[in-house]
Amino acid sequence: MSANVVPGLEKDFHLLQEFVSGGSGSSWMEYTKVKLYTNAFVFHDNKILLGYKKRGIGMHKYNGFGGKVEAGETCLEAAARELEEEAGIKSSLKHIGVLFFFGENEDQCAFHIDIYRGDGFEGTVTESDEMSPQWFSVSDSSNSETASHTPPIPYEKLWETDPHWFPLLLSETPFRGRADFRMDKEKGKLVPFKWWYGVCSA
Ligand SMILES: CNc1ncnc2c1ncn2[C@@H]1O[C@H](COP(=O)(O)OP(=O)(O)OP(=O)(O)O)[C@@H](O)[C@H]1O
Repeated sequence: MSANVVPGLEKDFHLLQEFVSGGSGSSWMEYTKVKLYTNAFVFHDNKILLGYKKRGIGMHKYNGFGGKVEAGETCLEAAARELEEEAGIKSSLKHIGVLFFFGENEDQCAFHIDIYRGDGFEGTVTESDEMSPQWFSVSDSSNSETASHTPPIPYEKLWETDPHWFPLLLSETPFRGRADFRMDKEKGKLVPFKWWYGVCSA
């Protein structure tokens, strides 16, 4: 267990065992409010469904399907709704992790993202205004028949810190983590500054 509680992950922090941490930042950035979001990853036949984000936050990156939790719904209900709105499918979703994300912004708003995993699905995978869905192989590409027809996970096109926790999502290991991003004025985009991920030991 890490001695320093990561702000945003106070709940059950004592049950977390550090998995990976890094970045150049010496302290976590300050936030004044937290918005609830969801992110759902569906698996089928040794493949994971990701969506190419066509607009809004994370545009031009691949991600799971999700969005804001609306008033009156639970996080699980929001995750199921967003999956159906953005990919046209239903899946039995299981909570697998929490990602606390802060990207430098004027109103100092942080995101608490509940991450879900669904194994199998119902319906027909359908492109939406927001997301273009695509299957990627989760098998070792050298020894799988499926992999030869399905591209590998495009790690270079995810949020830069997602590759840290993807192994936990793939191995069904419950986790919680935080990633802070800072605006790099020269690059004109948010870049990772400090991150910490832990696995749930109980
Ligand atoms: C390191 N940082 C991050 N890593 C991985 N995923 C991240 C993320 N930061 C945000 N996300 C996800 O990006 C989606 C944005 O959702 P977003 O399109 O803004 O929401 P919503 O569909 O409600 O918006 P509309 O108002 O309908 O456009 C949502 O799944 C959210 O969980």
